[in-house]
This record gives sequence, structure tokens and C-alpha cells, in this order.
Amino acid sequence: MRCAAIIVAAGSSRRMGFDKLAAEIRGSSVLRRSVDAFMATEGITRVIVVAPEDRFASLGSDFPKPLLRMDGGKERQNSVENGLSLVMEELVAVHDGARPLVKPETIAACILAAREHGAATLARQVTETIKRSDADAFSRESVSRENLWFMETPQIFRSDLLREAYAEVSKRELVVTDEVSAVETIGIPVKLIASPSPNLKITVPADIELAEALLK
Ligand SMILES: Nc1ccn([C@@H]2O[C@H](COP(=O)(O)OP(=O)(O)OP(=O)(O)O)[C@@H](O)[C@H]2O)c(=O)n1
Ligand SMILES: C[C@](O)(CO)[C@H](O)COP(=O)(O)O
Repeated sequence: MRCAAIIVAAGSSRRMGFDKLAAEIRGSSVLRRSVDAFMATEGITRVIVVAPEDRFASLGSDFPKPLLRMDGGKERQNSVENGLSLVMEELVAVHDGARPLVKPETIAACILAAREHGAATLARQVTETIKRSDADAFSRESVSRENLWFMETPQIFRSDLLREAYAEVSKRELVVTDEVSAVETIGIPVKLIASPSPNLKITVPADIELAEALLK
């Protein structure tokens, strides 16, 4: 099964305060690192970057596989839907452009799981004590961490399933923050693959320093 990658990169970096996808981490931009990881992954046929023209142009053109651009949408889920309109492959991997540390061998493991189960995502098991607070940030109750996971990307699906899921999301006018939430609406279980190495989402300035340190 061939797999296309959609790399969503049309956000506005509000929490960072400047274009985080252009930030350099050890000589390469955050977005270029994300694109390079998919270009180097066996099984990925084409990479679709959802981004404005200038951000796309900054990536350059020296890539070993086809690289396409699509306009972004208002919310992340709209950007993913836009990218999906270009997908012809049987599988599609959706990845945040803001996760530059993902490794080709990890993406490949996730593709294998998606081939087997129809839907798979990288994720990280919760390892700390979890509390629910009141509106004034006073701890009110404990939440069991058993079977709790943080969702990461890539999130990889049979393309027909993801299309059906987003059609359902649109029909019900739902807001979803990832594709796993979208496919939940059509009752599809998603295989969770524990990330073997840090795959942080660059969100605030300290994340750039952390990513640099992790690449030492
Ligand atoms: N309308 C949007 C919103 C987000 N994204 C992308 O989705 C990924 C995850 O989003 P996030 O890390 O929240 O990025 P931003 O939306 O840019 O950040 P912020 O919420 O701080 O503005 C990023 O690669 C971002 O570029 C997108 O393609 N289109
Ligand atoms: C898709 C995601 O990275 C999974 O953790 C996350 O939901 C996207 O983050 P956002 O800040 O809500 O766009």
C-alpha cells in the first residue's frame, strides 16, 4: 500500500510569538526537518505540505520525492481536509510540521501498523500523576493514568477511512484537534504505537532549546 504524507504547516505560531516553522534547529528549519524525515522514509511516495506560498518556497527544491503544496484552512482540521483532497494513495500519514524530531524508522513502524490495522498513530503513555482542577487551579480530584496516552503525529490511516471520518466531522460540525478524534466519530479503533524517542511539538520558545539539546 502506497502512503502519502500530509504535513500541516499553515498555523500562525501564536504561542511562539514568531514563525516557529522557520526557526532553525542545528542548521535546518523546523519545517524542513519534518519534510526531510518523510522524504527519507521507505513507503512514502509523495509529500504534501499545507502552507502559505512563502513558507513553502523557503523549503527549497532539492528533494528526492515529489513535493506538493496546498493552501491551509482556518483550523488545523481544515488544513488536513485541504491536504486530503490531493491524496491518491491508499494510505495517508498526517504529521504536524511542528514535530521536527520524528525519525524515518519510527514513521516506517507506524506505516506498518496502519497497513495491518487500517489506523495507527504515534503516542506517548502518561507517566505522571494526573489531577483535575477547579477553575482557580486548585487540585480537586485524581484521574487514573491507566491506559491514558498523549497523542502525537504521524497519524496514519487508510485514506478512505480518513475521508469518511472528516465527512462525518463536517456533517456534525465537530471541532477535533487530531485525526484520531475524527476517526473515533465513525467507530474506528486506532492502534497506538509508543514513540521510542522524543517527538515533541514545538509550541513555545523553550521547545526550540530543548529540541537543540535533544539533537546533540
Ligand atoms: N489552521 C492551522 C493550524 C495549525 N496548523 C498546523 O498544525 C500543526 C499543529 O498546530 P500548533 O502546534 O498548534 O501550531 P500553531 O497553530 O501554529 O500554533 P498556535 O496554536 O500557538 O498558534 C502545526 O504544524 C501548524 O502549522 C495548520 O496547518 N493549520
Ligand atoms: C495533533 C496533535 O499534535 C496531537 O497531539 C495536537 O492535537 C495538535 O495541537 P494543537 O495545538 O491543538 O493544534
